[in-house]
Amino acid sequence: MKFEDIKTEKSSIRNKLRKISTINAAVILLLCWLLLFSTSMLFIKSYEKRNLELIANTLSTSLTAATVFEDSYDAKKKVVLLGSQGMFSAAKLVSSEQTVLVDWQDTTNDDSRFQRLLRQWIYAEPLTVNVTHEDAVVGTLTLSGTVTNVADFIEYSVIILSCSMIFVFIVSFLVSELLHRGILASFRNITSTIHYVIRSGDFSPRISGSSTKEFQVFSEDLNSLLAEMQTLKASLLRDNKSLAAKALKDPLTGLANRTAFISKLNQLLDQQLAQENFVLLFLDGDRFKSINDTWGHAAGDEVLQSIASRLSGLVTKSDLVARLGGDEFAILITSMTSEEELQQLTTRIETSITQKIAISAGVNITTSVTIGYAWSQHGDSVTSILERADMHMYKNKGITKVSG
Ligand SMILES: Nc1nc2c(ncn2[C@@H]2O[C@H](COP(=O)(O)OP(=O)(O)OP(=O)(O)O)[C@@H](O)[C@H]2O)c(=O)[nH]1
Repeated sequence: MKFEDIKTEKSSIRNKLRKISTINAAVILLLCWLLLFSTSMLFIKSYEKRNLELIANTLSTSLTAATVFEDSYDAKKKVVLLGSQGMFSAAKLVSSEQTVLVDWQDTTNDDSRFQRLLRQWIYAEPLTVNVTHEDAVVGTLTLSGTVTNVADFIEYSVIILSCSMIFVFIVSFLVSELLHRGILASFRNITSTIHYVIRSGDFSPRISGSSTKEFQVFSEDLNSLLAEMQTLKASLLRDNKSLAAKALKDPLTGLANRTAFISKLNQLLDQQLAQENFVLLFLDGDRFKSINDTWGHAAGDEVLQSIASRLSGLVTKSDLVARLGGDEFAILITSMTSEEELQQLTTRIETSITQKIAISAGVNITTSVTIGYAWSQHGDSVTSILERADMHMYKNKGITKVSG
């Protein structure tokens, strides 16, 4: 799978970090919101209940005289005075004779569903206190709490609390984005280096240090891996080069081998150098077997090495001398222009090879080669030109070779 495909299919580390910090902040803020809200509600409940008790006790004291004298008018005045200030939503004063002196209900406020639920939760049921005179109960006062002010307070609190939480959420999101930058930069530093290495095959780049411990350790590990890969690649390249060179060289003489020779010949033919005429010389040792038989195989090897070095010395750098195998050599000459020049070269070769060869056994060996050659022709193939040179060589050796 390509990196680009992964990029489109999977979410980025930036998005993952963003998601984690967003969920984290949202959960924490929601819990904070719930905690603050429920604590405030419990506090409000206890405060409102105590407040109603206080109002009831104060009112019952001020209603004592009116209750004793069953002065309904005065009692109602006092009740309405406080009730209309929103201290309670309903009040009922009953004397000990069971006479209802006051039965007041606040009709100005129409409770919403929320307010009804709130009142039910805070007060559960109306509060009843005794009206006493000289330690005797002269009546009972029943008050129902009001939640109008509390409901407004709760609504405002919820709005302010929610806005504060949203503000904190935004700030925490921005701060986490800022903090993630360092991590993302370290991560990008690593991935961009790795992608460069993968694309270029160049193991020389190194990942720079990171302030994050784990990234630093990871970078150091990757750097040592890259260094190892670099060394390995360099040694592989060296080995490949030397193997390739070996594969094209004759191990005994150091000349090009048959493979290298055929490849060069192919190259010349492909380049249409055939039109410019090059020459292929084919050389075969004369009675080489007898050298081996007389002086031994090692001596034969030395003779072959000596022939190789003499041939190399007789041609230019642009020519190619190869050992095709056994005592067979070939030369590709691209700098030759005339038959006369060629005859001079073959004479120089024959003269050079027939010079005595001093071998390490302390004897001088004399040998010779038979040369055949072929000029390149238009439309030549490797086989056709080799065959002509081969036939020519056999002809010069005095052997008639049946072609095919
Ligand atoms: N010392 C040595 N001898 C080799 C090597 N490769 C082949 N030979 C020998 O070279 C000889 C080549 O013999 P031929 O080309 O068949 O015959 P020749 O004796 O040269 O006779 P003509 O070619 O007919 O003149 C054989 O005896 C091979 O064993 C080698 O690497 N080292």
